[in-house]
Amino acid sequence: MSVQLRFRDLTLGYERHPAVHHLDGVVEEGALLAVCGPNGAGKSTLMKAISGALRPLHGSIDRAGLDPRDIAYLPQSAEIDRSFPIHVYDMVAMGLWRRAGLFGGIGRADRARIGEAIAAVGLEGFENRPIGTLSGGQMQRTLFARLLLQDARLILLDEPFTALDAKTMSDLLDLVRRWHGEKRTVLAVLHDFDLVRAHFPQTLLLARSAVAWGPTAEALAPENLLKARRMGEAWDETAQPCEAAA
Ligand SMILES: Nc1ncnc2c1ncn2[C@@H]1O[C@H](COP(=O)(O)OP(=O)(O)OP(=O)(O)O)[C@@H](O)[C@H]1O
Repeated sequence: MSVQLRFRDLTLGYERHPAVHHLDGVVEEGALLAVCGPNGAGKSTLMKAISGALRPLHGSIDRAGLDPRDIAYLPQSAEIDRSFPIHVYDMVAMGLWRRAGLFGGIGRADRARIGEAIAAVGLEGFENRPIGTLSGGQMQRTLFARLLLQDARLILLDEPFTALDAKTMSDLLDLVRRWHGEKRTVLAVLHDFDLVRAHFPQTLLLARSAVAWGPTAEALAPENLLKARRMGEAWDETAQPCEAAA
């Protein structure tokens, strides 16, 4: 397997205050990797940096030459503006924009693909609904349909299953498994360890620095979870920038 992502002494943060410290490691192409850790561990920060939305303070991320259009990023639901006046159909169609271009126009084949994506997430009949009127689960289905159309090689999901009922979670998990079967690289921030143990072969346990990274059963061993929790309790939000990032 070739390497899709390589982190070299990666330090990330905001105004020089690191949120992720000195991360080294690789994610292989086709990996299905869970990113776990306490609140404030730097998980979302890492996702943003991989997507290209946040520049490293120090160190680097090598994406193996991947075109930015081949990276799909689903932010935490709290970061998505549901008041934006757009319907489900257009929201899903946005998944094509990066390839077709904003003014490229949508042809018959594209319309068929949009319809297929909407059907794949079980949202037929919702095409003309403004996204502001959707339930949380319906909104997440809409965003997954958009991801389907993006057809990306690297898929970044930030807490994709939070506050979903069992049926919605199972349906969306099927899509993640489908992407994994298609040898796409999938990283997902998750808090549910049972879900991670059942469905994610690899885990990065993060508590600002890597506590463990490897096969899920080993990474989520009780001693590692305890270490991550202790590191989380010891955080000092007012600490000075670390030297490597200064
Ligand atoms: N835009 C920002 N400006 C300043 N600090 C930020 C910003 N975003 C995040 N942080 C800080 O960076 C640290 C890591 O935050 P991050 O959101 O990456 O954690 P997380 O592991 O995703 O947490 P959670 O599980 O609560 O979502 C936190 O201390 C947070 O307060």
